[in-house]
Order: sequence, then structure tokens, then C-alpha cells
Amino acid sequence: MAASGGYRNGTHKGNMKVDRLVSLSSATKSSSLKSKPSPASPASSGLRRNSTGSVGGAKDDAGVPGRVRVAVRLRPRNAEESVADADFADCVELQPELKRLKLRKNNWDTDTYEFDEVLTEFASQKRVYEVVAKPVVESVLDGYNGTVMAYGQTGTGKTYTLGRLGEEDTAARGIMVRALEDILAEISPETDSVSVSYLQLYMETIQDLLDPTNDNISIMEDPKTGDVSLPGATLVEIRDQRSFVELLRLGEAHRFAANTKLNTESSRSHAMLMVHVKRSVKGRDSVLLSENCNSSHMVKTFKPPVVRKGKLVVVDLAGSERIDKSGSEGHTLEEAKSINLSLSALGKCINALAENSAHVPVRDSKLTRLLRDSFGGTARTSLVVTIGPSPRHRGETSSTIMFGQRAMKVENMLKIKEEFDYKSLSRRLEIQLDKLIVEHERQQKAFEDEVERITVEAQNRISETERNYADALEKERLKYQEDYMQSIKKLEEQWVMNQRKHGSERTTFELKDDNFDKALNRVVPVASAAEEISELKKLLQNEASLRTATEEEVNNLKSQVVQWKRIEAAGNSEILKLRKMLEDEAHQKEKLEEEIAILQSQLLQLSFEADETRRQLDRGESGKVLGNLDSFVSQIRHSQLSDSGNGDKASIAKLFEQVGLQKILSLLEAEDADVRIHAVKVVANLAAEGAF
Ligand SMILES: Nc1ncnc2c1ncn2[C@@H]1O[C@H](COP(=O)(O)OP(=O)(O)OP(=O)(O)O)[C@@H](O)[C@H]1O
Repeated sequence: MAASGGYRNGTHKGNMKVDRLVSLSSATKSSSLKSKPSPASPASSGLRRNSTGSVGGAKDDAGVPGRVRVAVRLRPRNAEESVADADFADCVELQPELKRLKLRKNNWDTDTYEFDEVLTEFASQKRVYEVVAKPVVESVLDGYNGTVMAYGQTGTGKTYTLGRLGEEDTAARGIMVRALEDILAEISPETDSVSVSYLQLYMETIQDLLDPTNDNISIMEDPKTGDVSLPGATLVEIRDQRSFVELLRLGEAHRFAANTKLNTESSRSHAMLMVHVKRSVKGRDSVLLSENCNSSHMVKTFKPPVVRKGKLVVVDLAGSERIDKSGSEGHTLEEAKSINLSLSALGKCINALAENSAHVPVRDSKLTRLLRDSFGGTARTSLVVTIGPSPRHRGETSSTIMFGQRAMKVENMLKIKEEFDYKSLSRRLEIQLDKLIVEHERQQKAFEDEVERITVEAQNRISETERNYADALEKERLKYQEDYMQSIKKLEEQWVMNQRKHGSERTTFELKDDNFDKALNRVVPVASAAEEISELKKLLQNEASLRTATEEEVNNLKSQVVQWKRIEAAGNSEILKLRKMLEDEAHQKEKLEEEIAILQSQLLQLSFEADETRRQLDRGESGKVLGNLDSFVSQIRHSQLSDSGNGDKASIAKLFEQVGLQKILSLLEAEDADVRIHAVKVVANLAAEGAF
């Protein structure tokens, strides 16, 4: 029920045909709403959500027209009426197929009224539910607010229609039980929820029928949406039909107790069952989190889940009889006034809405405040007006009918109650976050293990490479060392060969000097190799030691070379000395050869003289010569016997002076061989003694 400028309907009393069209249009809409909820298809509801995720876009703000639908139900005559009115016809005549009700004015005149449904005294509880409440229940399941309300005179069957539990006879179950049965059958327990509050409004006080101590509940109104709520009311989640029936029974018991305590009747209070249906919208604009999606994908496709919150309000109004006729007094009078206040306020609001009045007195009573969404608001509302057949209560019946007729003109704008479920999203995100944290920790651990494994493997490889490198370096060093030693050895061998070739007089020192001269020449390539080693050293640090060793060796060799050169110089001076001695010998030899030549010439001279002597002998002087020669020869023979005595030399020299050179030389050619031999010896001795 909307306040001024709030929820309006566009129907007017004089526009009955228009109302009918709207009704038909609404009925058409109703058929779509009756269909099973198809959340995956926005078209199914013909509604859109706006970008903020709250209810409604531009089109939704306008809502879907939905006139208040009104059914009239006639209670059968009760026992009292059967007796009291036995001679009288019912005050109403129903034409259910025409959806018409004829109210007798008198025996010859009737007023005809059309309703959305006309339910005779034979209408079953099931049929009543289906035509009155089921469309509303289905709308609630689709995410709309819905109201099912019973209005009528006391004892006409409001509670019978709405609140019968039907525990003994299930066919007698009323709208509340059947509605919950349908709702519970429709929702999915995993994602949806149903919770109920049960209240009564008595003398402008809202009491909690599920908690009697909670007897003054405040009404909260959302200034933006106009939604009405009772946050102080007990809200019980319903899992199954049995528990709901138990809850209803408990509520009825508390209602009975409260009314007994107040010395009143149940019909003096308005009972209100509020059923909150929260349904999760699957497959459309819901969060796209999944077990397998990764975090980045999750963030990109993240949307909060959408829930639809429909609220079904079932209102069993107090009896609508007039105060003057009820004969109330005292407290009962105040009570009746209070009831009338709320009912009349409701009637005024409905009138205002029906007449498209500028002012709708919603705030005149708590009842109208509680029902502001049901009349002229966003809820789908179905009203059943209950009447009795007794002509004695024709006035109340007429009043009730007129209330229904006015209510039929109230146009609501149905709005789906959809919103993002941030709480659910938060819970799911927390779960997802926990999973991600666990996964992250697992991956972190795996990463650290992998890093450690790679590090160990790398260290092993580095160690192995270092070992291989050191081995290669050592091999290289040994190879160079071996090459170097072989080069030295070859040089030494070559040196030895050269020495043998050029003579053996050079000393060992010279050999070594020469070796080292050549070794030095060999050192150059070694040094070159050392330079290469030095280059390698830059790359291979350990090669430095080899190079150092090589350089030390070279330096050592150089110092040896210097030393050997010194030795060679000393050898050279010795050679010079020997060469001098050799030259002296040669000179002495030449002198001897010259002396021999002189002796030979003297020998020739002697030969000549000998010839001369012979000739003299031939001429007679031979006795004297021979005598001297004999003496001389005997002396020679004698000297030959005592060969090497110094005294002999002196005697030969004396003989030489006596005989004379010429005679001695002549004996060299004597016929007597012995004489010649002695003569030669004498001459030789004489020459040795320098006698010539
Ligand atoms: N359609 C019906 N068929 C048979 N019995 C009915 C029917 N409607 C009502 N009754 C009977 O009429 C009596 C009164 O009904 P009910 O209590 O539901 O009236 P009410 O309008 O709720 O009265 P109140 O305003 O005092 O609460 C009950 O005994 C009930 O069983």
C-alpha cells in the first residue's frame, strides 16, 4: 500500500473494461510467473537486473503491472444458520462459471458483482488454494513479494481458508500449509532457504506468536525501497513440512493463550504469517568461481551470486463486523475500535488506491503499514473475501463484497526482489582464499624443494667440472713438463753428437756450456710455451704454478749457462797454453830436422873425404890410415860394448879429434859391414854430443 506519490495504480472506477484488460494482461503475466522458475533465462520473468546488482533496471523500476486479484468464498450454512435461516434463502447467489455473485437486495432485486474467482460453499480447500494462493506462491518462488489475505465477517471461514492444519484430514489443509508444502517442494535445500515468522497484531501491538515474551515488535520501513520488515520478530528456518505444521500449531497455541489472557477471541486480532524464501539464482550472473578455475580467471569472471528474496505474507484479518452491530462494550469496545481502526484504515487505503487518490493513508494504522507493499506496492496480492449465506448478515456480506470490489481496482507493480548475495560471495571467497593459500603454500614448498634440488645438482656439477678442470690442467702441465724434459734430452743428445763429431778435446764443462747454449735456444720456444701457459693461466689459474716452475727452471739454466761459460773461458786459456806448447815442440822439431840436414851434408863431406882417403891408400899410404882406422874401429867397438856410459862419449869425442872427421866418414863406406855399422854409431854419437 503506497503513500501519496508512491505506488499508484492507473485504474478508475469508470474504467471497468480497462480494468478487465489489465486483469487479463496480469493474468497473462501470471501465467508466465506460474511457470516453473527458470532463473537461467531472464526473459522468463521479463525482468532485468540493473548494473549495480540491486533489484531492477529502468524497466524493472517500472515493474510489471499486477492487479490485486480477489476471490469470494461462500461458507456453507452452519448448524445455527441451517436452523435459524431455514425458511430463508441465502443472501447471495453465486455464478462461479461467470465469476459472478448476486447479492439479494430483496426478494425481487439483486446486485451483481464480478470477481476474479467465485468459490461456492462446495469449493474444496485444494481448489481454493490453487485459484487464490498458488499464483502468489509461485511468484514468491520467482523472487516477488506476495500477499494472500482473507477478509470477512467473523465466522465466515477466514481461518478455515488460511490456517487449517488438516492434520486429521489432509484435504482440509488450508492455504498456509499448502503454500509451504509447495515452497518446500520447489526449493533446493543446498542453496535455498525458507524461514517464517508468525505474528499477531492486536490493538496496534505486534506480538510474536513464536515467542510470547516478544510482544511489542517494531515495524521497520526502508525509505528507498519501501520494504517493510520486522527485525524483532522470531525467524525460524523451515526444513520440512512437519516442522512447519508444528510451528503453526505452536503459534496458534500462543495466539489462543494470549487471547485468553486478554479475555478476547482469536477473531479480534490479525494474524500474519511471513514466509521468507531466499533462492540462489544458478547459471545466470552468478559467481563463476569453480574448483578448477585459476585465480586470474576467477578475478576476471568474478561476480557475486544473485539471490532472489521473495516474501509471502498470509494475513488472517480480524472479523470485519461493525461495532454498532457487534454490541461491544468496555474493553471489547476499545478492541473493536482498534480492529475497526485498522480495518477501516485498510479500507481507506484501498479506496484511495482504487480511486487513484493523491493521498493514501498508509500510516493511519500498523496494519496498513504492514500491508503497504501488498496494496499499491510491489507485491502480487490475492485477496479472498469470505462471506456467510445468512440473510441476517447481509449488511456485513455486502460490506465485505464492496471491500473486495474496491480491492480489485488496486493495481500493484510487481518487482522482482533480486540482489547480489555478498555474504554468500564473501563466504565462498573465503573458502576459495583458503584453498588458494593452501595451494600457494604447497607450490611455495615445491618451489623451494626444486630450488634446493637444482642448487645441489649445480654444486655437484660445479665440483665435477672443477675436478675435471683440475685433472685437465694437471695433464696439460705434465704434458708440457714432459715435452720440456724431452726437449732438454734431445738437446743434450744432439750436443753429445756434435761433440763427438767435432772432437773430444772439449771438456765436459764445454759440453755443458754448449748444451746450455742450445738449451737456451730451446728455452725460447719454452718461453713461448710459457707465454701460452701464461695465457692459459688467465683462464686456468693453476697453470701459473707450472709457468713459475718453468721460469725458475729457465733462470736456473741461465745461471748454469753463465757458470759454464766461465768454465769454458778457463778451458780456452788452457787450450791456448797447450797450443803454445805444441808450437814449441814443432819448432824444436824443425831445429832437429835442420841439424839432420846439416849432418847429412857433413856426411856427404865425409863421404867425399873418404873417397879421397881411399884414393890415397890406393896410392900407398894405406898402412898409416888403416892403422889409425883399426885403432879407431877398435875404439868404436870398445865404445859399443860400454854403450851408454858418459865416459864413452868423452872417449869418442877424443877419438874423433884424433882420427879426424874425414876418416870416420870414410869408414861409413867400408867394405866390412861391422866397420860401417860402428862408423854410423860413432857418427851418431858424435852428432848427439854436438861434435860437429
Ligand atoms: N468453507 C467452509 N466449509 C466448512 N466449514 C467452514 C467453512 N468455512 C468456515 N467453516 C467453519 O466455520 C467456522 C468459522 O470459521 P473460521 O473460524 O475460519 O471463521 P473466521 O472468519 O476465521 O472467524 P474469526 O474472524 O472469528 O476468526 C469454523 O467452524 C469452520 O470450520
